[in-house]
Amino acid sequence: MIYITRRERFNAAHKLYREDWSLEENEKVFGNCSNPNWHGHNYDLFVTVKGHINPETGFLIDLKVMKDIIIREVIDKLDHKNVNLDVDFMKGKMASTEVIAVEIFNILKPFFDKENVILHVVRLHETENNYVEYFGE
Ligand SMILES: Nc1nc2c(c(=O)[nH]1)N=C([C@H](O)[C@H](O)COP(=O)(O)OP(=O)(O)OP(=O)(O)O)CN2
Repeated sequence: MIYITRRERFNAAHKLYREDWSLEENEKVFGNCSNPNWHGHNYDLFVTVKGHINPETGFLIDLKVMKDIIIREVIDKLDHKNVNLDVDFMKGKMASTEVIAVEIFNILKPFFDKENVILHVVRLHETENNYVEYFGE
């Protein structure tokens, strides 16, 4: 079994708040991240698939294929967007790193799960210090 990872980046605005909570409640739970003024992050997205090497090509999967799928299905929908307002798959959801990572995993899974390849993990860095990993369970 071998693992291969592609990194892509996107820049997006968001805030962490609940419409059904008061400003004070949002501030208490989410702190600065609930500020009515949006803030943004340069996210780093790492997508890892696993499987067995094709003996003819020496590839698990062509990294150019990985890149194209991730950009088409995820990056184009998030880059330079407002996660709370502009991104269909985030409508009605909290714009936390955890929820974004889960949504990305669920979007990518059908594109990567082929006969010799399985999507292993989506790792999403929100800042230099914070990241989440979702393994699909
Ligand atoms: N469980 C989560 N907690 C927090 C999330 C999140 O997505 N999931 N997000 C945020 C904020 O979006 C915030 O922007 C993070 O900023 P901050 O904590 O300031 O991040 P830094 O790593 O840059 O800051 P440090 O100085 O290292 O603390 C908050 N919580």
